[in-house]
Amino acid sequence: MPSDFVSVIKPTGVKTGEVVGQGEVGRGAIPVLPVRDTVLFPHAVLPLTVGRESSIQLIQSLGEEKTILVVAQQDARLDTPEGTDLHSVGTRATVHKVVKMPNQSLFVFTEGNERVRLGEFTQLMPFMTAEYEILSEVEPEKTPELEALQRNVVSQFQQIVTSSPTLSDDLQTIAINIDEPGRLADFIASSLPFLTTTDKQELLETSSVSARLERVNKHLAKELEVQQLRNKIQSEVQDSVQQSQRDYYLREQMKAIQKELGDLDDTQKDIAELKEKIENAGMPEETQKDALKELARLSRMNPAAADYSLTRNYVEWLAVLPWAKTSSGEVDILKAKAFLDEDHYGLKKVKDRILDYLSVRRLKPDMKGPILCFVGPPGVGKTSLGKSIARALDRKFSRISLGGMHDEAEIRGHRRTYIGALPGQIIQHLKRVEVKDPVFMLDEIDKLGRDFRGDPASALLETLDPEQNNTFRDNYLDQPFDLSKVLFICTANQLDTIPGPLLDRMEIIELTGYTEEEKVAIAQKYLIPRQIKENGVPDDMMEFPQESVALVARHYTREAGVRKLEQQIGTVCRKLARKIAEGRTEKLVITPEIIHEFLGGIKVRVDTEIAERTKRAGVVVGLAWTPAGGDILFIEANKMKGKGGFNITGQIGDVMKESMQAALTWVRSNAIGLGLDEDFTKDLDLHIHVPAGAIPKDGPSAGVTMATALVSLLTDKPVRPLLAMTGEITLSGDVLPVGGIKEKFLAAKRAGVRDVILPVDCKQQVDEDLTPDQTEGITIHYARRIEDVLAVALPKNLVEEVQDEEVREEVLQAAV
Ligand SMILES: Nc1ncnc2c1ncn2[C@@H]1O[C@H](COP(=O)(O)OP(=O)(O)OP(=O)(O)O)[C@@H](O)[C@H]1O
Repeated sequence: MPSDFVSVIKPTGVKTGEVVGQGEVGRGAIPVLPVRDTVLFPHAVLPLTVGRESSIQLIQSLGEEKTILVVAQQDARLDTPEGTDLHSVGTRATVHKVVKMPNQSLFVFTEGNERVRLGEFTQLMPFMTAEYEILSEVEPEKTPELEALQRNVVSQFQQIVTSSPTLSDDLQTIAINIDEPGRLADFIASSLPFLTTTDKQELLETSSVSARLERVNKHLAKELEVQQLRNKIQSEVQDSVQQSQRDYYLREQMKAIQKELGDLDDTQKDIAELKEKIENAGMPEETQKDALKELARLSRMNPAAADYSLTRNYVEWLAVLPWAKTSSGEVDILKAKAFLDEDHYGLKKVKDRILDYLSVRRLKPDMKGPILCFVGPPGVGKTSLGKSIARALDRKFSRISLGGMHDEAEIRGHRRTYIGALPGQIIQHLKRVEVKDPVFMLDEIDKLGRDFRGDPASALLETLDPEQNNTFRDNYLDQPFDLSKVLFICTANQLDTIPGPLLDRMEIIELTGYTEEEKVAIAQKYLIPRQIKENGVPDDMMEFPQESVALVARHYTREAGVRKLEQQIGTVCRKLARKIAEGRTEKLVITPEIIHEFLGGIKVRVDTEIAERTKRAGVVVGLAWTPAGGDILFIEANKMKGKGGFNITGQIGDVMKESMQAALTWVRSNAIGLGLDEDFTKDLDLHIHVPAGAIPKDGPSAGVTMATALVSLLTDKPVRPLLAMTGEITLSGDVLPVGGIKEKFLAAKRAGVRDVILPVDCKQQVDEDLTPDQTEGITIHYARRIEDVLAVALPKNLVEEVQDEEVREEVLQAAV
């Protein structure tokens, strides 16, 4: 019998509240039946299973007098309890019926009569007998408080019974009909399944009726609270389970209905479309298998789930990439040549090299050849050449700017596990052009960054390397993509900063700047017609004569390319557009005066600046190479009283500093030959400065310029006007060749220089790289030694000095 077996109320026959007698001592000793885990209350009927040998003997020994004491054990685990192991309060009970069970145990119905306190034990074996004292029960006076308490107990009990699935509703009726508070407390205590044996024993031992009822009331209140909480939790859980079940069933039903009607919902349509795209994309077998697997996973997902759109995006990327779609037919060299000539003026060598490259591709379409890289200053047509190549090959063109790119993921994408992950630029551009064989122009490859986010150059290497790029793996796609059909063309302003391994895989095609004549021709043929069209000016409303274009190129721009020139022409067109909009009807010839009016006063007048600044002894014009083409560089020397100090300023690199030292040493060691005191530095401090101090400068090529500046300063003779030079010097005064001759020469020409001194060993470069057009108007002096340089740079006599002065004046006057 379970320990919390519910005892049932005696049906009839016992007068409730019957008092056996206050403090009455039981007549003689009677058997004591120890019970585990249960407590018998007065007036309750408790069926007990009796299995212990001593207890069976006890029951069997009962004669007519079927009265026993039922007492709970303190420790339910004891098999043979002694007197001291029992609680001191129990219940005198009558045994009504005994049933023998097949396993030799007995099923005994007992009915509680009164509370008793155990007295002395008179026998211990084979079972215990003891004397006892009946604990009489005095019904208390029915005060309103007690009445209220009693009603509250009944009402709480009713609530518990109603909400409990295991308690019979009859219990409510019985409780309502019990008048005596003590009996009510006992009845409820014996009926409640959740009271522990300890709780029940405490109630049995509580002889005060009101205190007992009070305790029962507390137990009921606690249980009610627990029950309410449990119900709340239960209903919450049920609600959420029901909601999701409901959604699921509704969705399933909807699917079934749509299926019956032959109708697909949007999600299913979308999935069907994606499936079709995947199957028709022509992707490699393995990739297709993976894509379909992802799609199947997608179709099982709830469209409202957070990762539905992530998975869908991924599948869509796979489905829409041009795995097999190409645009081109064959490479047509004649057509390519025609297009290149049509789009670009000059650039003969460059066009030839491009056509050679394309010819090889035509003869060997699967060529794993080098990648083209155009190197040159801004605005010389690198990008537009790339576009022409794409046009000539009938391929799509896309430009990817690499300048300042630091993150490897920009090339190769982020892994799908990142939030907001996307494929890298290469895959994104492929999606945009929709074919697998476009021309990709990777702009500014010399300006790739590199930091903690990885090295984009190495990712680019994998992208460009023809040996590896047929299985290019973007981090996001995580599938190999064949890039071998893409024609990559890179552009850069300089070679020095391109990572070596990348440089190795490239065929470098250098574009230098344009001369004024070339700029004028480009403007006439391309830039002016384009700007007229872009600004809506009618063709017959403007005439832009050559001299005016030359004026703009010379005095309103200072660049190797033609970008700024195009902007200035654009400004002229816009001003004219305004005039036309305001009512002008006749054609406008762009004269120098109109240019003044439209573009403002002359912006750049380098020849005047040279003439002005070289008036002073000690100032010489050098020529420098920069990523933006060549440029001129003023080198200034000055002297003051001192003690042989030598100062160098102007953000100068170590190599340049060393060549200044070499220049000074040569001057000192040749002091007498130069007409100077042998120890001229004794009372002097010298200072060499290279202005535009904010721009870092380095390299040995200013050696001759610095030596000349020092000699000019110390002999107090200004150098010839409109002269520029470049060359390295040795300590013994030899002039060594330097690089970038073409850019430097063109810079000198742009600046309006008339005489250029170059190392004699650069003559071959000049002959090869510069056309007669480009050298026209400039006298080139080749120098083997620094003495040759000085002979050209400094006037030899008074007559020459006067001539120089006249030239200078003429240039300065022109500016006015
Ligand atoms: N030889 C040329 N013939 C015709 N147009 C030219 C020529 N060279 C440059 N241009 C024009 O000059 C403009 C600038 O050229 P482009 O944008 O190709 O320069 P870039 O060398 O790519 O410069 P960046 O290095 O700054 O990207 C373009 O409009 C281009 O058409």
